[in-house]
Order: sequence, then structure tokens, then C-alpha cells
Amino acid sequence: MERAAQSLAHDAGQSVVVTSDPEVVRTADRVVLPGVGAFADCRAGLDAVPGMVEAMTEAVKGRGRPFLGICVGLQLLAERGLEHGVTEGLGWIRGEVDRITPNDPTLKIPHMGWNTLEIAREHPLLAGIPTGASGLHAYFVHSYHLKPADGIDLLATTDYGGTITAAVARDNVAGTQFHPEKSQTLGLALLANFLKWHP
Ligand SMILES: NC(=O)CC[C@H](N)C(=O)O
Repeated sequence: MERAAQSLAHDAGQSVVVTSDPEVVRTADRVVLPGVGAFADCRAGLDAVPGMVEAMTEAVKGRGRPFLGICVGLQLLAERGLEHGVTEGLGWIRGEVDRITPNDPTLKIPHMGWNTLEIAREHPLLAGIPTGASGLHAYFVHSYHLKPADGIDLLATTDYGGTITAAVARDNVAGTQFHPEKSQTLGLALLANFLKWHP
């Protein structure tokens, strides 16, 4: 979490606050929700802070602030996650978070490593980022991914024995399954794009 904040601060020269205070989230200009670990644990972590989900909802849905979810932060946008049982997500992007099932048995789970991105839909978050087979690489570490029910919500995919969700967006809400804070040139460009994004 600190690392995502440092990347943001370093790149943008903007003030970045790492907080568990709902009031700070409620009044923020932009909200980033990074997450690692299991879906249910991350959801429980959010719910453990009284008023946090309400504050995020007020900032993002009420005040239209740009939101970026990273890794499980993206996954929590879904209606539900299927990692170790069914857990309710925020439901801001329709669909569920299901296990990756590569069609090549030699491919290991978790999917861990560097992959290029395929654009599903042009979006300001991906502006100027070289994609496709000769494009920049993003760093992934996960066993699950969000499968959007509405295809229009899919921004980018990668290939790992099949198509994997790499980035999603709907209105002022976006997320990356990969870790921008660990993705060097691509990640810094994406975070800079996020800070310039006025949905
Ligand atoms: N990198 C992680 O923390 C894993 C995220 C999530 N549990 C997944 O496997 O998709």
C-alpha cells in the first residue's frame, strides 16, 4: 500500500495520504484502493473500519471522484468474489471474481510475472501506453480475476492460457489486476494518467 502511494507521490508531485480514516476518504479528490491477499479478508478489512465503505461510496458515487482499485482493490469492485467461498463485493462493476483456469496445464497458478496488455477498449488510463506483443509489460501476481458481465467494462486483457482481465473501468471507477506500483514504466504512466483523468 505504501509503495502504491509512494509511486503516486513520486510521479505526480501531488499530496498522497495513506489513511484508514473514512472522513479523509469521503472528502478526497481521488481514491486508490490497493489490495493483496484473499478477497474475503480484504472485504473484511474494509468492513472492519466503521463507515469506510459508506465513505468510499460517498466519494465515488456521490461526488463522482475518480477511483482506482489495484489487484484485490479491483476485484472488490465486482458483485461477488469466489475465492474461498462467496463474498459480496462493492458491486460497482457487474460480474464476479473467479479462478483463472489456463488451458495449458504447464502454466502455474498463481499467475506471477510480466505480461503485455491487449487493449479491449481505448481509455484515458491507457493513453500513450504501448500495448500489444511489442508493448510494455505489467506485473501480475494473482489466481483470480474479475469477469465483467458487461463487456464494455473491460479495458485491457492479457494472455495466460486464455484471456485474463487486466484492467476494467466504468464511469469514474477503474481498476488494474496488475500492480502499477511494480510495473515500472507502464505502471508510472498509468498512475500519471489516473491523476490526469477527469471522468
Ligand atoms: N496478489 C494477491 O494478493 C492475490 C490476490 C487474489 N487473492 C488472487 O489470487 O487473485
